[in-house]
Amino acid sequence: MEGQSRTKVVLLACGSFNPVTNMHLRMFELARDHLEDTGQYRVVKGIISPVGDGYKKKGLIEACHRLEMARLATENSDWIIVDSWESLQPEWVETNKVVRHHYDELAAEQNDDDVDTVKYSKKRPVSLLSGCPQLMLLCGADVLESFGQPNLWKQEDINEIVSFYGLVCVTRSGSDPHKFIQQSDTLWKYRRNIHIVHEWVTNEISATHVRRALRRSQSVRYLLPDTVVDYIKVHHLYTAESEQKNADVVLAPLQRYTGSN
Ligand SMILES: Nc1ncnc2c1ncn2[C@@H]1O[C@H](COP(=O)(O)OP(=O)(O)OP(=O)(O)O)[C@@H](O)[C@H]1O
Ligand SMILES: O=C(O)c1ccc[n+]([C@@H]2O[C@H](COP(=O)([O-])O)[C@@H](O)[C@H]2O)c1
Repeated sequence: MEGQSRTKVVLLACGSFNPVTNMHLRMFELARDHLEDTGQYRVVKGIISPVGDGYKKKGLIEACHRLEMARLATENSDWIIVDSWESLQPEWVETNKVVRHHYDELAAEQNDDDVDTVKYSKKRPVSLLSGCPQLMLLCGADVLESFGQPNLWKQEDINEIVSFYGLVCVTRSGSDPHKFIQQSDTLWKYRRNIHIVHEWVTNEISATHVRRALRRSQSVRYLLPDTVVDYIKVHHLYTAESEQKNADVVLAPLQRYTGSN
């Protein structure tokens, strides 16, 4: 298929990025190769959206640092960018609202004169605006599987993400996204909008492992871009103390059900 007739895609990855690792960056490259290999898509942009401090995850350091590290990590990429909107919101923002925000931005770029129609439209089929790239949420299989965790995600949000936008999911060891989709009626219904990317070179890098190594003064070189390693060192990030942040606080998505904080 000629490049022109392919659907343009923008990939959006939401997460803590605490800190950003080489695997987060690999996830984008793997997803782009996979989608373009189908012959149907042309991936034009990747967006990293670090979660705001209101997410209250244990050990989550300030958004300004996570944002800056993600910026350093992507400075040599010609297609992956970092967006600060989500991380600057005073309260935690549900992922579906982040996806909507970015879709509205893309649609507004496409239709300069019709921004209000786009922003306030309640209808959100991907075909709403012809010429607008399709926005897909990019995640690892652990996030897909978290859709099944009781009281974590709203069913209607999962529905909107997989029906209107689409999902690209990179396998992680210990996960079986195909089985998970098969066992969920919603995900099965929209399985054609869910692209599973198999990572053959299984990579166990996780931000949790990186933070643990840093607390023990072990090297994290080659797990993160050098610029990020240097930034962590200069700012003395990821200590035993920072790992205790939010230790007694309920994760924001769960607060919706427990009413606690
Ligand atoms: N090794 C990996 N393989 C596939 N996906 C990954 C990998 N590491 C992170 N991701 C994905 O990157 C996104 C952002 O992840 P996140 O910031 O939570 O990183 P993490 O390494 O999983 O963090 P933590 O260890 O703190 O849970 C998520 O969609 C996550 O599934
Ligand atoms: O929108 C939701 O209901 C929702 C519920 C749980 C988690 N999320 C998002 O999923 C991402 C998970 O990141 P992490 O680091 O906790 O794996 C993060 O961006 C959260 O905002 C989103």
